[in-house]
Amino acid sequence: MTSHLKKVELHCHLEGAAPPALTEAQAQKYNTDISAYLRDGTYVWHDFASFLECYDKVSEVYKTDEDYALLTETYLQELAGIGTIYSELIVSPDHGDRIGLGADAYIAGICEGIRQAKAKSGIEARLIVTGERHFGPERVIAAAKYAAKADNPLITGFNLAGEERMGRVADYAQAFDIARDAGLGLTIHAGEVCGAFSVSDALDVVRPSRIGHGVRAIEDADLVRRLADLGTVLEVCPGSNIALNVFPDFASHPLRKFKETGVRVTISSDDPPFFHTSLKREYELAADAFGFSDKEINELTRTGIEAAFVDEKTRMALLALI
Ligand SMILES: Nc1ncnc2[nH]cnc12
Ligand SMILES: [Zn+2]
Repeated sequence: MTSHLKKVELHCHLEGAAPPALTEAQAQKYNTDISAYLRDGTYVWHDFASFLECYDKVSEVYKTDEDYALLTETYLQELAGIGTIYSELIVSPDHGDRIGLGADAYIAGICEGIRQAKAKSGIEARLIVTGERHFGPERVIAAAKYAAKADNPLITGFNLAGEERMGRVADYAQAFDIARDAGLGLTIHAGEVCGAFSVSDALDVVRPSRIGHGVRAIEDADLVRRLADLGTVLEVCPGSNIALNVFPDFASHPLRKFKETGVRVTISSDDPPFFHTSLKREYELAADAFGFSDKEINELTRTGIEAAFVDEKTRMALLALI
């Protein structure tokens, strides 16, 4: 039982959080056939590449700033309902561009959803702009430039998501240089689909304060020590890792091992309905599958706030709630 615990989420892709029923309603509204990607209330994919394709396709039924406001508010209110006090949403201006909405209206809709949710429940949220690796380095640089110039107090971080097997981190270094120079917090998907080398590359090239997943660092003991020494925070998404078969089961998942070896870890849901999970379930798993006590779970949550891409006043206010 973790319903009494306050919760924080640092790693959730906004379109990846779209409830199937809402996506279905959107598809009907725009008379779009997405039955190849969403059937009987379930997103249809069978491996990482087909998951990314499904994600990109179903995102296309969110077409206006109002659609994005609704999606954002719906997800944040779901989080608030389970005691979540802070959420970082990974958003991709490329998705706004791909549907012809444009990045500005895409972000404006999302920010409206954040405002509505905050007014109703008090939940605090920030945005991490992401480049999508499978759209290529030029698009990722464009996303970084967009984030750097946005001058939007809700955009506080930059990320690299998408097909980890495409290129090496060095190909995307310029994008991270742009984001770093703009003062954005840096995190990067690494060590999810690819092995420990991907996490080493990320540390060498990006020097991020956090890594999305990073779990395959467990394959290299020296790298685990390096993560612990650097204090790099891993945004661990156990349900996602099992759904994508990064590990065969929770018993072989390294979350507890990381914590015990001094690596700073947090828990998140990644793309909850795609992976048949939710932040509520991730917290339940922390207790039931990983055997963490309430005190240990609160440490994960506290680490999340310490690593959040927020101003210090907000961080202190959030810490006071734990
Ligand atoms: N788990 C994941 N890994 C990489 N890119 C993603 N985009 C959405 N979910 C993702
Ligand atoms: Zn992710």
